[in-house]
Amino acid sequence: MGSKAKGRTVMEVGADGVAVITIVHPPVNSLSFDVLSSLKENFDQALRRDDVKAIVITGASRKFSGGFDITAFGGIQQGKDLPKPGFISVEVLTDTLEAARKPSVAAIDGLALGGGLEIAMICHARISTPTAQLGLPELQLGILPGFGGTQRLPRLVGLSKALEMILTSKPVKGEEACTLGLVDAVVSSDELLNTARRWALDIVERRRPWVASLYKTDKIEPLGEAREILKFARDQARKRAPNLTHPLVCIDVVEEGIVSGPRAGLLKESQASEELTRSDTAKSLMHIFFAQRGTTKVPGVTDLGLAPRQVKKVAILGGGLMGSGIATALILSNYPVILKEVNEKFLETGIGRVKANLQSRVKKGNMTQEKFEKTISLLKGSLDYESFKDVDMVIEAVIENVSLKQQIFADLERYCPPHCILASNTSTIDLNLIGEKTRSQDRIIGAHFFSPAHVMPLLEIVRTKQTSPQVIVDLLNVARKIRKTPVVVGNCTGFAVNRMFFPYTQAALLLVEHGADVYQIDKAITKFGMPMGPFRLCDLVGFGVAIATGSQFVQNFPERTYRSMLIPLMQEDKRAGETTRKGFYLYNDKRKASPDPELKKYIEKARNISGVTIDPKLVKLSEKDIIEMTFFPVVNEACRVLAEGIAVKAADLDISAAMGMGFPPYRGGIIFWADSLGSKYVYSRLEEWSKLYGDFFKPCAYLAERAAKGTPLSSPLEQAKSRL
Ligand SMILES: C[C@H](O)CC(=O)SCCNC(=O)CCNC(=O)[C@H](O)C(C)(C)COP(=O)(O)OP(=O)(O)OC[C@H]1O[C@@H](n2cnc3c(N)ncnc32)[C@H](O)[C@@H]1OP(=O)(O)O
Repeated sequence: MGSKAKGRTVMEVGADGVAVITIVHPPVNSLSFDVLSSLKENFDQALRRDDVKAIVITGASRKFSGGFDITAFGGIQQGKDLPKPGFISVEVLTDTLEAARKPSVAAIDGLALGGGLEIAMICHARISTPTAQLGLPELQLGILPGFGGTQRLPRLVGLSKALEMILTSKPVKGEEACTLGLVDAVVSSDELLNTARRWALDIVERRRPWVASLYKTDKIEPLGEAREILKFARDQARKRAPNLTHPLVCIDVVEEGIVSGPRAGLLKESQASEELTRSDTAKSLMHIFFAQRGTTKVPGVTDLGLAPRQVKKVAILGGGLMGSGIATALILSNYPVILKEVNEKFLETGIGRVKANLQSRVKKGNMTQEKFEKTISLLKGSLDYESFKDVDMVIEAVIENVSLKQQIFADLERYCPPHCILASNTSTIDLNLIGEKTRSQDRIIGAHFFSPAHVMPLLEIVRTKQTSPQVIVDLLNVARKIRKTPVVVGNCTGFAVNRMFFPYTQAALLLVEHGADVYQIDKAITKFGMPMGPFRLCDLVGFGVAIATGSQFVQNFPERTYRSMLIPLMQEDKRAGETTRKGFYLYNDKRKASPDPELKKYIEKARNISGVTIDPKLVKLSEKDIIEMTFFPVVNEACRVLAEGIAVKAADLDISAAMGMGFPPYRGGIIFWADSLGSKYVYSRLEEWSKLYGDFFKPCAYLAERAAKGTPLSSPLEQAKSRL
């Protein structure tokens, strides 16, 4: 291997005549072009050598392979590094490895994902450990399995299961893989290599079958049944992701193999793979993949060599919706938790909520009763601070009241050990204010969960100027253990996510007061890919919360607030969202929303108070305009967040938008999406609207400067500053 090579394979030939080829490319043994060419070289060598009877392929460090090297897609997308279509999949993998005159067996531990599993399926048998994970998650990246997976998986496990595995991107574990026919035997890690070696020799001696997966037919359903399965899969794919075409392309490729034979399928797969790799969807989803992994790299924090301290016990203050959700998330990851409330009744309700959260898993079949008992036993209730003596972390989740929080933090300083992390789940309040009455500023940190906290994947970690890097590293580690994606942000009103959310609702209110239709806005935004439109969302969170958080922004950013009385007017009339069965929509017993003609009355009243007149242009807005007028103010605010250094990098905001706001990941996140349209375009439209509709739309300096220079919004801040 040259010093610059990205990974390799190594081959060792044993006295038994088995050549063991090991993929070596830490950390996940991904298949770079270097690994693939080294694999071909080793394989050719093994075929040439007279002392080699059979071949075993495995991965170093107990991981088979995490799939094709995703970093290599960048080069492919730019037209570089492009092997000719079908070269790897047909010439190398099918015509050299699978068609070889010596049998090969895959020895799978840890991961066999994407291209990794595809190489395993090319082998003539597969042995795995029980904990190995086998899957084809390519669709998550906007592409399809491109090394023959669309053809071989259906032939090994049947069409129905193969489509399920590919379309959901969910891997299966060793035991299930064995039941399905994807692997031939399951053994422990220690026995893996020896079993695979023996199996390979058994194939040579015809004691075991020599199977080329590509030509297996016994698992494939008859054509009529297959067509039904394909139709069902298409319907499901359209329903699940109406904006995405790559799942449908993938189904077409699978169908080609069923209808015209596996070689025709392989060729169609190669063509489709090349096209999809260059699609905007693939670029966006691959950006999200790396952005998600990049959130834990925080300059000046995670590069100091600090090891996270062990958090053995956590206390939570407040058993409301947030507190109970956080407690659920923690006990689900085996953290012992103390839940503190102010009286017996509240405590009982809080514990009841945690139980209900777990029970819903039991009902859905995702948790056994035994696991339920074990998990809930980790939760203890408390009415005082006595049991806080040995906690390593406290998360305060009481109502958003500054003086109450100040009192709590002063108490915590007295009762908790001096190393204890003091976290607040506040969604808007300045942390400096919360810790004002303590001398523990270095261990005060924001742990902003999103509701429902045991379900939503994002954790916004808020640091003040005094928060110590050690405490941030500790909380990042807790986030990893409870399987949340953390984003570390600076301290300000609303932090990153709520600051970006704020103009989203405001823009929608402005449009409606100027004549746009509530339901048309929600429809356009949902079609764009948000889980729901801004008005349906207001109904869901409730007008009380919407007004309370809104007022924080009105106070802090008055120059760019659009003041609308629409929500307060409706609330006065006891329309406060879904809980009152009336908000922007009417709700029936099954919580199904329908439009309400009465809404007009409130809109007119609000319009009169604001003193605005209907603008005919806004009455007939196109979907594109609705989307841009709603999201460009969000982009503008995201730019401010970046310029102020609240977010470390643009990609963190892409993740915050995708995981905290529901911004469609296949658009790459808020800044990535804006950059795909161009900073000049975003700026010019905001500038135009600010002249017509006021400062709410006024582009910020960061955006103006990027537009003037024609640079992307995502380029690092230093570059922006140097241009100031
Ligand atoms: C032709 C083929 O059909 C096309 C393909 O094979 S496309 C690739 C298909 N494979 C995948 O989608 C798997 C992607 N990877 C994953 O899901 C997860 O990384 C994993 C389950 C393998 C490991 O998860 P985990 O242990 O939590 O580690 P994770 O932090 O995600 O990854 C560790 C590092 O490996 C990198 N990595 C993981 N998979 C990679 C891959 N396939 N290519 C390149 N880098 C990869 C990550 O970026 C990360 O890098 P960093 O440390 O610099 O941030």
